[in-house]
Amino acid sequence: MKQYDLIVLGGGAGGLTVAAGAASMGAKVALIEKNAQPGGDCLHYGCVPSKALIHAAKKVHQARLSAEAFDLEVTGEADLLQALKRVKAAIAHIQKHDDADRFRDMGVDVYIGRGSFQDDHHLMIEGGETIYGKRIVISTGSRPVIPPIEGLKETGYITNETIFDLTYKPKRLFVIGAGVIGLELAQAMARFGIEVTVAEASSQLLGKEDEELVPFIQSALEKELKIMLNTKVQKVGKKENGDKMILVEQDGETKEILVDDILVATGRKPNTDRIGLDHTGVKTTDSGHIQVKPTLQTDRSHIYAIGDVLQAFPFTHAAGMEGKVVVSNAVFGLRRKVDYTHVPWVIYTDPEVFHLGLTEKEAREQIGSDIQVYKVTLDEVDRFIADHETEGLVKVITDKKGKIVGAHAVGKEAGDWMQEIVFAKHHGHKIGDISHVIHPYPTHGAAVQRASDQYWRNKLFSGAIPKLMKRYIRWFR
Ligand SMILES: Cc1cc2nc3c(=O)[nH]c(=O)nc-3n(C[C@H](O)[C@H](O)[C@H](O)COP(=O)(O)OP(=O)(O)OC[C@H]3O[C@@H](n4cnc5c(N)ncnc54)[C@H](O)[C@@H]3O)c2cc1C
Ligand SMILES: NC(=O)c1ccc[n+]([C@@H]2O[C@H](COP(=O)([O-])OP(=O)(O)OC[C@H]3O[C@@H](n4cnc5c(N)ncnc54)[C@H](O)[C@@H]3O)[C@@H](O)[C@H]2O)c1
Repeated sequence: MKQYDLIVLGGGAGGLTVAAGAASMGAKVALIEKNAQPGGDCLHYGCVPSKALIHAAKKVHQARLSAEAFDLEVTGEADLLQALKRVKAAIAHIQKHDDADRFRDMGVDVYIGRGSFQDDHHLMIEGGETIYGKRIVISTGSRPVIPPIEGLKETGYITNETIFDLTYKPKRLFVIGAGVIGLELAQAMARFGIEVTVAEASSQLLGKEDEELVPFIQSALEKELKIMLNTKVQKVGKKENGDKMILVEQDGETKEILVDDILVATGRKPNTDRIGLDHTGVKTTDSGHIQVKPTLQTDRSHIYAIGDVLQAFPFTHAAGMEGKVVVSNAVFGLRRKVDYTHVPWVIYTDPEVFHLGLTEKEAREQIGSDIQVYKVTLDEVDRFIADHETEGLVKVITDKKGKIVGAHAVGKEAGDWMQEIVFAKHHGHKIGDISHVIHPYPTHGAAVQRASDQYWRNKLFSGAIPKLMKRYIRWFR
């Protein structure tokens, strides 16, 4: 039986970081991946295809908007299938980085097949072979939750795992769930001329975002698609002509909606139910997520877990960060702790939504009323005015000394120009420090600088400082 210093179960965003890192440090590593190629959700059904589709959709949308603005004519229907070909090309390109052979070249033994625990040191790979690991990392990711809606299974639906394989363009699409996946994909599909309706069970959109940002994104999306909040999908069925019928209840009223396809985007479920965890003593929560200590060790201290199997931050960059912590701990025996304080995320709708740290509400609950909030609307920033894209807001929340505790934005490409504040927060800079950094004129990032200028304006023009300055200037003359 083959013996390893480290076995990685699941070759996605998290698992590949661990396998590459551990092998480069000289550990004997095995990687078990159930799919024909590593890469995981992010590469095959998540970040990469969704962003490629979103980009193609944005081009189509901009072509129409530009035509309207400059008296040009755009005719014809945008070809969704052509865009899906571009999606596949992007996946194939990036696949080279995650290729099984590339990892073999790094010295990793790659096993293709579903893996499951036989006991807390042994994993069996589908087909028979069993291998031993001194330490093991679980990085099996997550899959879509399918809600128990009457008739849904029989009628048929798509998810993020099948939408990029569509072979026809639906005329009407019904999306269940207005979370990150639902909204990103709904807007992209709408931009190909598909009539999109999104149904959300809760009464508010994007509940994790700062409340003040939500109206901006909601009104932008509602120009392109229909959003039904507070809506319960009661039943799904099929009409004789092939139409899919959805019976929804909104504010006590029931109505029937006819569409060509249904996209289910109602959350994720960790892949921890079919990996033989019951043979290990590793504990999970009621939702199936693995419980870990800050060192990312499970109850069995030689078994670690990272990525979407945890209930922490289900993002590729978080899985990568956790993977690096595990390399330090599982390969070198360190006790590094995972720290999520500076982990941002971006929702790639148009405009984008950027999130870092505490929202204003959370800051008031956790720190108290002694916080400062600096806000800039994008119609105050020259570059956004020049672009005619002034919809949006930047909001920075600090403690009373100016230490950044949260930063949020909605605006064109906010995910890129807000990154500066992640650096500042990560390195303990105060908001005022950003004001001293020279920003080329006129960049979108000036929005962040304007927020930090407010800090100095407040400081200089309130309290005793203005009086002292007047006295000094009189004396100096
Ligand atoms: C539509 C969509 C868009 C997204 N967009 C973004 C984005 O823009 N930015 C972002 O940061 N995040 C995004 N995410 C989230 C991101 O994809 C995940 O957080 C990330 O992939 C988690 O990494 P992971 O390593 O935990 O799991 P994965 O990357 O999913 O990898 C898990 C791997 O384990 C394998 N596996 C499972 N069970 C077994 C088994 N028993 N044996 C062997 N192998 C197994 C799977 O085949 C898979 O390859 C998106 C997700 C979706 C669905
Ligand atoms: N840009 C990114 O980084 C990105 C993009 C996509 C996904 N992701 C990751 O994937 C995770 C999962 O995304 P998601 O959109 O599936 O989940 P989510 O939790 O963000 O949203 C699911 C939504 O569906 C609603 N819902 C649940 N059941 C419903 C029902 N029966 N009827 C109507 N609405 C219902 C929920 O109230 C919620 O608003 C995200 O949390 C994120 O971490 C990240």
